[in-house]
Amino acid sequence: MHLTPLHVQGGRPLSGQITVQGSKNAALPVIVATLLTREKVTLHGVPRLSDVRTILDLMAHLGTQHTWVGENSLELHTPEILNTDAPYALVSKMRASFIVMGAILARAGRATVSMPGGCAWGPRPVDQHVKALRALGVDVHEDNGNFDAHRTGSLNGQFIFELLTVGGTHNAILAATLGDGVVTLENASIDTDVVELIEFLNHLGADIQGAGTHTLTIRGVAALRGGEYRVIPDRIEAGTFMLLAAATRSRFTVDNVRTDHLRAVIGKLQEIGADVTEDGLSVTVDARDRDLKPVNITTQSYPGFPTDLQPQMSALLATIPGTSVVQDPVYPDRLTHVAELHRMGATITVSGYTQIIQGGALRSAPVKAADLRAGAALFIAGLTCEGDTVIDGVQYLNRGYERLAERLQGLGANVTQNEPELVPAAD
Ligand SMILES: CC(=O)N[C@H]1[C@@H](OP(=O)(O)OP(=O)(O)OC[C@H]2O[C@@H](n3ccc(=O)[nH]c3=O)[C@H](O)[C@@H]2O)O[C@H](CO)[C@@H](O)[C@@H]1O
Ligand SMILES: C=C(OP(=O)(O)O)C(=O)O
Repeated sequence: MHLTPLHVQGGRPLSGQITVQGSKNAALPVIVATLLTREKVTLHGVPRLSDVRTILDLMAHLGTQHTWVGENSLELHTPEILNTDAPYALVSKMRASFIVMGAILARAGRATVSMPGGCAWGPRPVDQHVKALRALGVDVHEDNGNFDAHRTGSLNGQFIFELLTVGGTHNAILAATLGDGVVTLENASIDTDVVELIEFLNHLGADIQGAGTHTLTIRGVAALRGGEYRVIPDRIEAGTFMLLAAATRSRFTVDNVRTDHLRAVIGKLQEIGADVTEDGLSVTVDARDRDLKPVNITTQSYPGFPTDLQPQMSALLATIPGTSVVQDPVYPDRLTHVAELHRMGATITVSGYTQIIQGGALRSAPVKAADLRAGAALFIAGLTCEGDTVIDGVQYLNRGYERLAERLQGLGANVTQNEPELVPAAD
C-alpha cells in the first residue's frame, strides 16, 4: 500500500516524553507461538503495526481467530490447524513469517512454507533454520520454491548453530516444544526476543531451560495451556528515539524501556558525549549545548550494538563534526539509507560493510525509505534540519513504528502525514 509522504520540519530541539510501544520483534514470534496451543491466549503490549497485520493474515489462513480486545491487547485462538501451508504471497511480505514453519510442524506434524525472498538490503538465508530441523529429525525437502517439512515423531537430539541467528533459534524452539523428545541447541541466540519467546512458552507450560545462555534444553511437553502475557518494550524503538534526542541536540525522556536491553546504545551515546539518566522504566537523554564527538561502531548480535539501529546511528553521526566509522557485518548490505542521506548533504563513503562518515550539518530534501530502519534514519535526519524533508516510503515505517507522526508531535516535532490514520488498524 502506498501512503502519502511524511513531512518533517526540524532544526529545533524536542522536549517532553515519548512512550515506547511493545516490541515488534518480540511480539511476532510470541503471536506465532500461540499456534502451539488449542487454548485461548491474550497478549498485551502488541503494537498495531502492518507487520502484525501481516502475521495475523497468515495465521488466519492457518486457522487462528483473533480479536483485538483493547488498543494493544490481542486475543488469539487456534482450536485446529486448518492449513499446513504458508504461501509465498503471505511469507514474502515479511521474512519473520518463516518461523511459522516450526510452529505448524509442532502442532500438525507437517508444514509447507515458501522460501522467503530477498529483502531490500540483500540476501537473508535460512540455511540454519533448515539444518537445525534436519539435525533434530525432521525431513525437509525443497520443492518448487517451497520447503516441505515432515516429522514422524518427536524432535530429538542436538544442533550446534554455525552462527548466532535469532530467527533460526526461534524456529528450532517452536518445532521442539511439543512431543516427548529432548533437544539441545548449542550456540543458540541470547537475543532478548529469544528469551521472550522462551518465557512465553514456559508460561504456557513448556519446559525450556537456558534462556539467555547459548545452550538451550527443550524437553517436549504433551500440550500447552492458554494464558495471558505482556510483551516486552521495543528496544529498537527506544534506541531510535534515544538517537533522535542526540541528533536533534535535545533533552527528552523515553518511557517504557528496559534499560538492561539497551546497554550498548547507552554506552555509545555516552561515548558520543550525551548525558543519559536511567530511572526505572524511563531513560532521559540530554544532548543540549554539547560538543558531540564522532565514534566508531560495529554491529553485533545481542548484547552488542544492534544492526536494527545502524542506519539511525549513521544518521546521528552524519550530524557530528569529525570522522566516524560504522561497520555492519551482521547485514553487510544494509545501506539503503546512505544515498538518501547524501541527498540531505551527508558525506558518507562506503567500502564493503564500512561507512566512513564525515559529519556536519544536514539539509532538507525529498527522500525515500526503501526499508524500515532506513526510514527511521531519514526522520531522524529530517528532524535535525530546517525546511521540509519529505519522506516517501511511509509503508516501511508503518512496519515498525506505531502512530509515529502523532507520537513525535508529542515531543514538539513538526511531523505531518496526510493520511487520515498513519497506521492502518491491524485487524
Ligand atoms: C523479525 C525479526 O526479529 N527480525 C530481526 C532478526 O532477523 P533474523 O532472525 O532474520 O536475523 P538472524 O539473527 O537470523 O540473522 C543474523 C545473521 O545470520 C545470518 N543467517 C541467519 C539465518 C540463517 O539461516 N543463515 C544465516 O546466515 C543472517 O544473514 C545474518 O547475517 O534479527 C536480526 C538480527 O538481529 C534483526 O536485524 C531483525 O530485525
Ligand atoms: C529488519 C527488521 O525486521 P525484519 O527482520 O522483519 O525485516 C527490523 O525490525 O529492523
